[in-house]
Amino acid sequence: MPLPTDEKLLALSQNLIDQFHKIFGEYPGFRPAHAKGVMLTGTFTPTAAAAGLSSAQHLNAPSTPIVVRFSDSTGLPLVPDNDPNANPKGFAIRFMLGERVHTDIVSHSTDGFPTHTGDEFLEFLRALASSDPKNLAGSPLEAFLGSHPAALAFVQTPKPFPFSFGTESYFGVTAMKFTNAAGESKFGRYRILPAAGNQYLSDDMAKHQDSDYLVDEIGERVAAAPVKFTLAVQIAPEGAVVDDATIHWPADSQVVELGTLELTALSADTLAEQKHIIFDPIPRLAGIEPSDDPLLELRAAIYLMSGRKRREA
Ligand code: HEM
Repeated sequence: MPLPTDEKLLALSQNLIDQFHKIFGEYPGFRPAHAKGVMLTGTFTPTAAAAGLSSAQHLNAPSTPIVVRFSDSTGLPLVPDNDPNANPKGFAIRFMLGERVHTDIVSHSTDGFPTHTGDEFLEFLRALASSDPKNLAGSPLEAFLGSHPAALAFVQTPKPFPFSFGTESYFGVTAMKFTNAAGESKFGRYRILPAAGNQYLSDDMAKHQDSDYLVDEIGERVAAAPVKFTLAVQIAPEGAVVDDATIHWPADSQVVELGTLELTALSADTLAEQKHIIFDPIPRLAGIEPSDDPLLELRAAIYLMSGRKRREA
């Protein structure tokens, strides 16, 4: 995948990467955000309904191998899993379609995002970096949240600690356009639901966990039995805004189940594989196109720039 040539987009991408480094410090070889993670392998098996939504290869094949990465928020490679700043959790999924051919989903455990554009997100990060979280009165962050209701709503959305990476729901946040073999298109957003159900810890229980409790637990869980999720898509109702991650669709919007993600083992060398793999928020395959959400092209550029640098470290 080549880097885009749009100078403004590249400059914004670099500014965002630099801003993460200013907040968390720079750790060569690790991601500037979602630095701590763990990788697993498994299989995706589609439902019969999946082909009705999209002609994409993995939604029509009997099954497809997958590689996934669960992660904590923040650019700190050793952030404790039970640090409140380590929420939301991340879940990135790669469908291995063939020799060096793949498509990805990048999701996190909060249904939404603080800003519509990358410029606003940079403003948000800068406000965060120049404010004292213990004394917000009169701070740049207070001013930003006061003038950006979606960011305030995101910050205030509860982000409880999951019992396990396997008992959390994850959200694709940015809409995609799904087109089936008959040429019919619908916009939708991924949601990834744990077969074990959502299970969370109280803040008090979380405080008493080890700093690697989630990374350790998923290894034990997958050694005992496959860890399963349902991959689903929330369909955009007629006339819904499909290019703005801050806008929620009605809770009763149709949800189509696309299939089952079944994780069966930890990756052989999880640290080396995390360093190498660069997930792409743009699907780049027939049957699923990105929406016009401005976060998609920007993130694709950022993850590629950052990933190339990580591989060189
Ligand atoms: C302007 C918006 C965003 C910016 C600037 C941003 C920034 C970043 C950066 C710098 C990384 C590290 C990339 C790498 O080195 O490979 C990253 C990773 C990640 N981001 Fe974002 N992000 C944004 C939006 C989102 C959204 C909307 C989601 C959730 C749907 C998300 C979920 C993740 C996840 C899960 C990872 C880790 C991926 C992996 O395991 O490799 N991000 N983000």
